[in-house]
Amino acid sequence: MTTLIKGARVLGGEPADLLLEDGRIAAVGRRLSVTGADVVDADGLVALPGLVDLHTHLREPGREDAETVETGSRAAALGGYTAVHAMANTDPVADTAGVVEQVWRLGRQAGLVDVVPVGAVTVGLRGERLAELGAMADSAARVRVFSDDGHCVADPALMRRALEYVKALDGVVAQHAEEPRLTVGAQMNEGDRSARLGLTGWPAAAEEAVIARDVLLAQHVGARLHVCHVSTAGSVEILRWAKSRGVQVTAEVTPHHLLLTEALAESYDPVFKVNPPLRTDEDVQALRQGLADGTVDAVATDHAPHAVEDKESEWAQARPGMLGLEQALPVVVEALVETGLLDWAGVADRMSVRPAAIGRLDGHGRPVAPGEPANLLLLDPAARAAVDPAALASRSRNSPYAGRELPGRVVATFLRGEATVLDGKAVR
Ligand SMILES: NC(=O)N[C@@H](CC(=O)O)C(=O)O
Ligand SMILES: [Zn+2]
Ligand SMILES: [Zn+2]
Repeated sequence: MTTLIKGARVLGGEPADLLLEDGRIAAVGRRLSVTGADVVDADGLVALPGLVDLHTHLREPGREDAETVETGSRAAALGGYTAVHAMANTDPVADTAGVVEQVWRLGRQAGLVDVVPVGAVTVGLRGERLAELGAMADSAARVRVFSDDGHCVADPALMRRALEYVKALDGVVAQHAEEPRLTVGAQMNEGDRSARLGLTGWPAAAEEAVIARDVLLAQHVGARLHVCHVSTAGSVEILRWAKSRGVQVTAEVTPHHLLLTEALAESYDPVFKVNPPLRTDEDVQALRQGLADGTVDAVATDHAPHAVEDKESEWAQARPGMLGLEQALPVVVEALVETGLLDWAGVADRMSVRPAAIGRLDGHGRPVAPGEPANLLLLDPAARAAVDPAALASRSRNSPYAGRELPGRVVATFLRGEATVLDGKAVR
C-alpha cells in the first residue's frame, strides 16, 4: 500500500511530497513520483503529526447510547487524531486488566485510531483503595496513564500511594483536581455572575488547592503527576512555580477552556455546563499564555458525549461535559495560531509530541520525516465553516460550538499509512 501526498507544507514549511509505504514515511522531497501509488493533492495544506488526545470519554462499556469506541474513534480521526486515551469512568469502570483489554480490543477492531485505555486509580473510582495498577500496566493494553477522572483522588494518603505505585510502572497519575468539600452542588464558576444567576459556585480554589497539594506530593515521592483540564489563571501560576522547582508535573487544557467563558451560562443552556466550569476571560487569557510558553504542556479534549436526556434538562439536573474531538484543532487555530501565540510546530508539540510523551506512546508524536511511522494529518488552514452538530460523527450532539464559525478543516488523516479520513470524510 503506497500513497503519494503532493505538495504538503510540513509544519507550515515549503511544499514537499510525502511518500507513505508499508506504514512508514518512506521519503520526503520535491517532485517524487511513484507508479501505482494513490495520489493525494495537498496543495495549500499543512501536514502535522497525527494528534494524540490524553483525555477522551468513549462511554463503552456502559453508555453505548452516548458513544461507542467505534463512533468516538471516527470522531477522533475526523479531528486529525491518530491516538486517544480512553478515560476509565465507564460502566463497569476500567479498574481491572479485563476491562482495559476489552476497550483496547474494541479500539483495534474499529481500526480508526489507536485507543489507549486509561486505568482507574481506585476501585470503582470510589477513592477508597487502589485498583490493580500493576496488572493493568502488564496487560495487553499496556496502561501507563491512571486516572479517576470525573472524581478527584481527594484522600492525600491514597494519592501519595498511587504516585508511589505509578513511579515503579513508569506511569503517571492524571488528576481531576477538585476538592469535593468545596464543590458540593456546584454548577458554574464561583463569582459575581454565579451569585446573580442563582447557581451554586465552583471556586477556583477548589482546583488550585488540589494542584498545590499534588505537586508537593509528586516532588516528595519523585513521581510523575499530570493535571487534567486546568481551568484557572491560579493553576497556571502553581504549575509554573512547580516546574521551576523541578517537579515532574505536566498539565493539559481543553479547547473549551481556551475559547469559551462563564458568560455563556447566562443562557442557562446546559450544553455549556462542564466540569471544571467555564471560567472568566482573564483565566482564558492566562491559559492561552501558559500553553504558549509551555507551562501547560498539552491540549486535551475531555470529549464528553452525553445522551439527549442527560443534557437537555434544567441546568442543575444536566450532566457536565461537552464534545471536543472534531473541533479541537479548529479551536486551537482560532485561539492560538490566528492570535500569533503558536506556530504550526507549536501546535504539533502541544497536540501530538508532548501528549504522546506523557502517555509513553511510541509511534505517535514523531516528526513528519523519512523512516517515521506514517501517522499524520492534512489541514486546510484557510477553510472556515460553521459547526453543525447534526453533521458530527459522535453519537452525541452536545457541542458547545453549534453555529459558531471556526477556521481550519482536517482534509485527511493517516494511521500507519492508511487513510482514515479523505476529502474531510471518514473512510469507513
Ligand atoms: N468534564 C466533564 O464535565 N465530564 C466528564 C468527567 C470529567 O472530565 O471530569 C464526563 O465523564 O462526562
Ligand atoms: Zn475531569
Ligand atoms: Zn474527563
